[in-house]
Amino acid sequence: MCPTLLVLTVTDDAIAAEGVELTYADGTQAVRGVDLTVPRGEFFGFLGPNGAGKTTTIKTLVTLLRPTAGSIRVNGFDALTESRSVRETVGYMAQETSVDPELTARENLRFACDAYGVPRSDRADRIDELLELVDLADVADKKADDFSGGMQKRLDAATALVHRPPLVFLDEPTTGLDPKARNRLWEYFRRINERGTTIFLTTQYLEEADELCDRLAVILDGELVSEGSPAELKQEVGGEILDVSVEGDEGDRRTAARIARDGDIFEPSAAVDVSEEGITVTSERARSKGTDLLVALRDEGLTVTGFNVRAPTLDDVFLAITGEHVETDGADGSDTAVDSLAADGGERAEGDDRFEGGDDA
Ligand SMILES: Nc1ncnc2c1ncn2[C@@H]1O[C@H](COP(=O)(O)OP(=O)(O)OP(=O)(O)O)[C@@H](O)[C@H]1O
Repeated sequence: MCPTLLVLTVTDDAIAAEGVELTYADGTQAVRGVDLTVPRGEFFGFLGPNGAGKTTTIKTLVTLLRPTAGSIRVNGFDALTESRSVRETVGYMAQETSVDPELTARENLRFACDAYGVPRSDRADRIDELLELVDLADVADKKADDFSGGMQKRLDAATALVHRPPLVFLDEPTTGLDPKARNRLWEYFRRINERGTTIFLTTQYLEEADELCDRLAVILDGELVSEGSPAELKQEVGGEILDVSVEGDEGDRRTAARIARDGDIFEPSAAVDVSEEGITVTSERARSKGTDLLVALRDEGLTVTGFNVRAPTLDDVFLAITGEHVETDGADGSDTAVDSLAADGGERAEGDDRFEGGDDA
């Protein structure tokens, strides 16, 4: 067992945060009164639209930013007064890759071992084990510059784990990767979670959250608005989803939505949204009243080209909570999105991301 684990109190949650607020110097209130508890060993997902406050929250939890208000305990340590201990017991895979393209995979891991103070006698074995774990043993001595985006991400994830942290933060770790590369990372994340590591994940891909996470929280404008297991959140949507495709233009789709809303077909709490193909109705009566809707649309002269009743997905949950679908930029399957992550890193290097806090820092 890792020495740091020995000093942790077994009853402590991995994360216990209360009333966390963070206001940036320009007055932006990025995080507003967030309470979070993540038990040890959980695979926890943190979701929200762009700019909702996910990265800012993570940065306060890993002590990169000092909260304006609130209390945070991570692995049993106070993030304000014991920030060094927090940093020693967490791994952080940021949105911007930390991989140095000029170094080989092994050298990148050696560098991370230096940074995290991994004892010299443990390094060679630890590096071999991690290279094996992320399937990079064959290319250990090749420059990271030659790696695909997926390989760089796997290496980046490995560098966050050289000190065997009991808790790891993954900030959009699979953005821009093709489905195959994403699936390999999922396998890897599952493996480290099964070994007992608590995982705090943010992602743009709701199927990723659904697939991996035990529990989710949704943040909107800096506030937590929903929390539960993927199944619980789907239940909260209330009923099933009826997707109806309608021939014609947006005007026709709007007419269809009006009929679904006003036609006395569904319960008043049913939600009707205009989709790209037609309309989507979320209703307890989606199955039993679907055909009534088809008749009403036909009577209005509309042509229905498709009709499907299904269980809600996390995308429906997200739409119900935030009023928008998740934007998945860089999700075109190309590995080039790693470049855009690097560009993102440049934009962020304006001062707030430096280690600022901690009396023991
Ligand atoms: N350094 C900064 N200075 C001022 N405002 C900032 C800074 N960094 C982020 N913000 C603002 O804080 C809010 C929350 O941003 P944050 O990056 O935490 O959101 P996010 O949910 O992680 O979004 P994304 O998914 O786009 O990364 C946004 O309004 C953002 O514009």
